[in-house]
Amino acid sequence: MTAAPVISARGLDLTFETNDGPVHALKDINLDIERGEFVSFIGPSGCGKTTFLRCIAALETPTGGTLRVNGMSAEDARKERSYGYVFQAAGLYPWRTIAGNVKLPLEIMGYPKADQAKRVEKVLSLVDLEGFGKKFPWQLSGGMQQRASIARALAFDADILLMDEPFGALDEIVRDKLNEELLKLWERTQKTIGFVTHSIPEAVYLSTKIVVMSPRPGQIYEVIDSPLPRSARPLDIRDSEEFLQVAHRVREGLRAGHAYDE
Ligand SMILES: Nc1ncnc2c1ncn2[C@@H]1O[C@H](COP(=O)(O)OP(=O)(O)OP(=O)(O)O)[C@@H](O)[C@H]1O
Repeated sequence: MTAAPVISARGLDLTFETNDGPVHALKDINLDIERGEFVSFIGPSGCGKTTFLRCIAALETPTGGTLRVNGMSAEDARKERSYGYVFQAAGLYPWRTIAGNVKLPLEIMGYPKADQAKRVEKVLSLVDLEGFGKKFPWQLSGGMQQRASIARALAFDADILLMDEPFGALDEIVRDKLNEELLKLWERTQKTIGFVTHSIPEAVYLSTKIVVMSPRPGQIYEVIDSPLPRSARPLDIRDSEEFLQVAHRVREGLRAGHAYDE
């Protein structure tokens, strides 16, 4: 028996009503994400990547189709705290310490105090920030701040991690390091990850599945299953023939998807 997908979208549609008229952001999205997959969404600006992630998180309400998250509606999945969400900007409160920021969702959810401290310690160590709990965000580099925001999303042990261009604002060397660390963290925690990016190498390096989207209205152009090994992906795998072939396929998909609306 095969397990039900963690995320399942069928004929998903979303039209925003704006003062300038309707904006058709998502059109007929059909996608299954299985447990433990690392799925990247890539596509030109405005193709609906963030909107789709926000639908999964029940931060937007689709205007058509169905969406199941952990076997329930996105709204119920949110109530069950099925996912952690990492935004492009780390969004840490400057007046709270790193531990205080990571602890915030646990405080809101009413975890017992002793449990809060234990969880904070565990997730800070998962993102290699042990010893930094007492620091304030401004005392950390951009990359470290983003790691703290990942720790915050992991604090309550949701099995889905939604990440919206978490490393987009970082320089390439820091980004490489965080990509490597994220893969290790994914392996250790077995989370299901949905990851939005503009970077082809990042999508190919990280993912088991790459969803190539096309704009106006946002739809899935192609879903590419990565032939790269699931574990043991050193950064230099990016020089391998296999990697370059997948990257080429993604680039071609982006190009062809773009041609859709010309
Ligand atoms: N709340 C909203 N109200 C009206 N239109 C919106 C809203 N949110 C998004 N849109 C529109 O929906 C479309 C998809 O936006 P979305 O942010 O999902 O794209 P994206 O692929 O994530 O873009 P980017 O790569 O630039 O972040 C865009 O045309 C955007 O302007």
